[in-house]
Amino acid sequence: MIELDSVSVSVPASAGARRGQDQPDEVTILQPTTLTLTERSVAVIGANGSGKSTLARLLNGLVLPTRGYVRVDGLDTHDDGRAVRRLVGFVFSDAEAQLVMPTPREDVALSVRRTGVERSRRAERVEEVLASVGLLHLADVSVHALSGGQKQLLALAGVLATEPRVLVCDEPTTLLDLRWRTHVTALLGRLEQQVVHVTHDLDAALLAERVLVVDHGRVVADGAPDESVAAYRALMATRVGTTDEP
Ligand SMILES: Nc1ncnc2c1ncn2[C@@H]1O[C@H](COP(=O)(O)OP(=O)(O)OP(=O)(O)O)[C@@H](O)[C@H]1O
Repeated sequence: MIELDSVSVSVPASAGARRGQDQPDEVTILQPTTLTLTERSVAVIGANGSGKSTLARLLNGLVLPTRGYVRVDGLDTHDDGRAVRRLVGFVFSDAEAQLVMPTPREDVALSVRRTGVERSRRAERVEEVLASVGLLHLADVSVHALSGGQKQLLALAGVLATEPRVLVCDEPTTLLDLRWRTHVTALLGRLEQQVVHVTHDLDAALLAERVLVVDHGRVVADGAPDESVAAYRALMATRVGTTDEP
């Protein structure tokens, strides 16, 4: 279970996008937010710069709250950061940034070594994880030879190998074509972990159990997918043709 208790995130104004002569010292990029996420699949949607990544990064302590608390299964991201990161895996949109070894087998093996799997079982575990994302047949090719979709699957495999209880995916399909987007989204839907999926893909959001809409650093809609997606479409319809920053 993920709990956000009166969480807000502020950054120094000098680092914020709205810096100006008479601006305050701090810019709040996530307004006070209280949420409890228990659903197996939660999607987060919203315009560019609305605060989705900030919200996602709070969930595994990549971003710490300026005020309030984030807890995952009772563990506080501030006080128990390492334990939270073991519970919460994070997948980025740029898979390449997550891949560090020359081949898929070695990359997943690196993650498996970080878990408590016995040495004698590790090779088998690597194959299990690669098979679970459909990459076993490419286990020993160069990572550079993989397609964008395959790289994203491998990044996902690397995170799954650490056996997280929660998976936070920040736009994991943004760089993928429709076929791979559909494939990766379907795979996320089959995982047994709780999945929080930040996405611009409204079809993918509609598959979640609960959808949050973030706008100007606030959760402005939160509920059933069709209602939240409709609220988001209505919100965006008022902005078409404008280029104002959130
Ligand atoms: N560390 C930071 N310092 C200053 N500003 C930041 C920082 N992190 C985020 N921001 C600003 O906060 C706002 C929200 O950013 P965030 O990355 O959470 O948005 P997003 O909804 O994920 O956007 P996108 O869909 O474009 O990825 C943006 O205006 C961004 O520039």
